[in-house]
Amino acid sequence: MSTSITNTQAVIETQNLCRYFGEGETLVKALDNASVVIEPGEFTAIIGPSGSGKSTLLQLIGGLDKPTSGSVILDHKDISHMSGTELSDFRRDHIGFIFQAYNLIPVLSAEENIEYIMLLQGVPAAERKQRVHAILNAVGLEGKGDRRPAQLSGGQQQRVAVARAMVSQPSLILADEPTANLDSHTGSSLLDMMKTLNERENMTFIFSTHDPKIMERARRIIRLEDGHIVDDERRD
Ligand SMILES: Nc1ncnc2c1ncn2[C@@H]1O[C@H](COP(=O)(O)OP(=O)(O)OP(=O)(O)O)[C@@H](O)[C@H]1O
Repeated sequence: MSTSITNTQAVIETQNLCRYFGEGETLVKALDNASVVIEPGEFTAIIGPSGSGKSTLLQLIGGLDKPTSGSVILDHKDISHMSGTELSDFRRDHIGFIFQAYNLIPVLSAEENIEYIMLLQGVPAAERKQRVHAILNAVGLEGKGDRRPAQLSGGQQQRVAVARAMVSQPSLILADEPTANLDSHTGSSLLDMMKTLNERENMTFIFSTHDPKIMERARRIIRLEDGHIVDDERRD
């Protein structure tokens, strides 16, 4: 099935996106007809009550789940109809994920965790080294690259996760409640760092969040209720 692309600038375009779970009396419409266009360089927060569909939307945008109907177009490609290695390679090259459970590989050092995706992408060793060094400085972890995750604090591990998501320069960073496990000060400094990188590199960020600190910094707020987009506000 071919899907018409209506916005050539978009990093992400969802068209009438639906994700239903269960059936009959147990049917849950986690997401119902959600259409949204995200343009390059946006810093967007998806907000809404618990169970409103935020994580479901993020999972679909990231190609981690399949829609019941509708489509997700990432960098002009319809990923809702991709599968297997085509999808995993496309996802790896276009999206950085930051989730609240940092998903770092425990036996690898911070540097090796950050380097890993570039290794899969076939980036030459010298360039990998240079990029890892630069991103460790950017996230304030210079000198700590040889530590394993267990030897770092929660905030430092989250910085490694941010560095790992950004080092391969994806068009889109998806962050699901990235500050949920952090104290207020650490959360704020991490967000300031992401905002600086967003402004400097024009990287696109989409957050799912309840955190007022993220809402304060977002330039666009999309509100979900019962699987519907009920508000979409731009602030600049
Ligand atoms: N695998 C699943 N099976 C059945 N129902 C599910 C599944 N995943 C999510 N749901 C339901 O879909 C709805 C949306 O869930 P989702 O996790 O997207 O909400 P959320 O807005 O991210 O919530 P929270 O803020 O609590 O994380 C909820 O009613 C949830 O119970």
